[in-house]
Amino acid sequence: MERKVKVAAVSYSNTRPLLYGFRNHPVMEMMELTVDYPAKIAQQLIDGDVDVALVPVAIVPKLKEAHIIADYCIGADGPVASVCLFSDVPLHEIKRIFLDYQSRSSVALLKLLVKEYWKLDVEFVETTGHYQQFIKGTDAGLVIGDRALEQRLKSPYIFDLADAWMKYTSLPFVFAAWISNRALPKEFINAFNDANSIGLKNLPAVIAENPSPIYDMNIYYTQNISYPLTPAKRQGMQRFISYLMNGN
Ligand SMILES: C=C(O[C@@H]1C=C(C(=O)O)C=C[C@H]1O)C(=O)O
Repeated sequence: MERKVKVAAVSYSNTRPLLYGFRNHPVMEMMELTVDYPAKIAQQLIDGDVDVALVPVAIVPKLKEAHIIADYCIGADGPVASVCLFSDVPLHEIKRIFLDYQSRSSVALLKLLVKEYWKLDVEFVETTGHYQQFIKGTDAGLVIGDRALEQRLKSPYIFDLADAWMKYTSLPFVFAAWISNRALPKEFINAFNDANSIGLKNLPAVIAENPSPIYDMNIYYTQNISYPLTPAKRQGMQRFISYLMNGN
C-alpha cells in the first residue's frame, strides 16, 4: 500500500474552516496532518518533508514541481483584516518596517506595494521572534494571522494589504493554496477537496469551536477571508507570481 500523504496546514484561525471537515472523514485514513506557521510549512514543502501544504503562494517559484490540488485557498477579494501594515503614523511618515518572520506571501506583497503602489522610501527590518512591541513612532510593522487581529486593537493606522492589492490590480489576492510537490492519486484529491468544503458549509459550528474575544469570526470567515479558488483568484495569483519572477 502506498504510504500516507504528509499534509501541513497553517496553524491560524483562518484555516480552521478548511480543517474542520478532516475529522471523521475517510481522507484522514490516507494522510498525516501537521500544523505550523506559513514560513515553516513552506520550508517543509521545499525540502520535501511533506507532500502537500497550504503554502504561501510566494514560494511557488522555489518549488521544482507544484500542483494546485484543491479548489480552496486562503484568499481575499477585499480587506482581509489579518494581513496589515500597522503604524502609529500616516503611511508617508513611516521610516522603517518590521517584517513578519512567519510570512512569505505578505512580505513579498508588502515589498511590491511599497515600491510600486505606495512608492515609499523605507528600510525593511527582518525579524526572528516576537517583534510587535517595536511597532511605535515611525517604525511600522507587517503582522499576519491571529497576531494581526490582536494588533488591530493597538495601532492607530492600519493598512490592509489585500485591499491595497485589489485597488492596485483590480484582482483578488491568494495568500496560500494547497500545493503538492508531486502528483497525487485522484482518489486522494477528491476526498481532500470534499473534506475542505465541510467546514465552509458549517461555519456556525466552526466558530463555536474557535470563539474569539477580539474579532468577529463570522465577519472574518465570510467577509474577509475568501476560500473558493475561483478563476479570478487564479488570475490574481498568476499576476503576483509573475511580479515575483520579474524580480519585484
Ligand atoms: C490571510 C492570511 O494569509 C496567510 C498569509 C501567508 C503569508 O503571508 O505567507 C501565508 C498563509 C496565510 O495563512 C493570514 O494569515 O492572515
